[in-house]
Amino acid sequence: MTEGPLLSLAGVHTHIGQYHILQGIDLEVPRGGMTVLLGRNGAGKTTTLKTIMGLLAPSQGEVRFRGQPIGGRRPHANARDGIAYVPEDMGIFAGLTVKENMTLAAREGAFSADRLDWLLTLFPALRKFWESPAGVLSGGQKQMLSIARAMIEPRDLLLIDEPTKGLAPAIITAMIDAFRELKRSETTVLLVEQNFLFASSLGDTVAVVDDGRTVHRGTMAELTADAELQERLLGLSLEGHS
Ligand SMILES: Nc1ncnc2c1ncn2[C@@H]1O[C@H](COP(=O)(O)OP(=O)(O)OP(=O)(O)O)[C@@H](O)[C@H]1O
Repeated sequence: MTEGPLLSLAGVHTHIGQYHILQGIDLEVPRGGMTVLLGRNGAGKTTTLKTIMGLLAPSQGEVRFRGQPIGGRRPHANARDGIAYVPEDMGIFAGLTVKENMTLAAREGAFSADRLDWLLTLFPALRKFWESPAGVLSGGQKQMLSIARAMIEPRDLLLIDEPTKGLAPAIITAMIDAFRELKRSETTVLLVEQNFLFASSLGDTVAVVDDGRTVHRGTMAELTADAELQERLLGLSLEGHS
């Protein structure tokens, strides 16, 4: 097994058309843990995930997965290599059942019964609505379906964009429980998150992005324990966190 972080970005710049969006992203995602990417709206978090997944090509810098350069590699090649992406809009099919959504997510259209059972225990609402159209699910349940879809086969790295967006506090608490269980499986996760309770409950390491640049990297424990650092970084990155 290769030493070092599972994923690393060094000096990554990304342009979208003529716009220079990422201007120096440095990031390390250790194996088996959760890394949280924090930053205010428009800071460049989603663009960072898209650059890792290959939906955008970096114009400068290096993206490495298991130590190998993958910058600019096509999304399907990254997916085949064990990277899964859960976009903010979730990408589920409202007119298809939960079961059909899950089946479509498996590369060969088939998946192990044990794994499915584990996922349905992690996200019990999916078992309840298994034969129902995904369109009837609540916002939180749709999020859970999109995460379960990304995990239908074992993946080495999950990129998840703001799973708590628009969710009520009680649902966020249920989501924290599900993610704690997911952590026990030692799946490596890079999570974009604005909800500090969610981020600090789950994150092992953290990176803060502002204006397309990494402005802080460290452990979540250090950030949670240091009020001054929180004030400085979260004042910058998170408005009105509690
Ligand atoms: N297709 C595009 N064309 C031009 N600019 C874009 C495009 N997509 C994103 N941007 C700009 O890039 C910047 C970073 O956007 P990005 O979505 O990565 O931010 P974010 O940190 O994920 O924000 P949020 O928390 O609001 O989702 C923003 O200023 C955004 O307006």
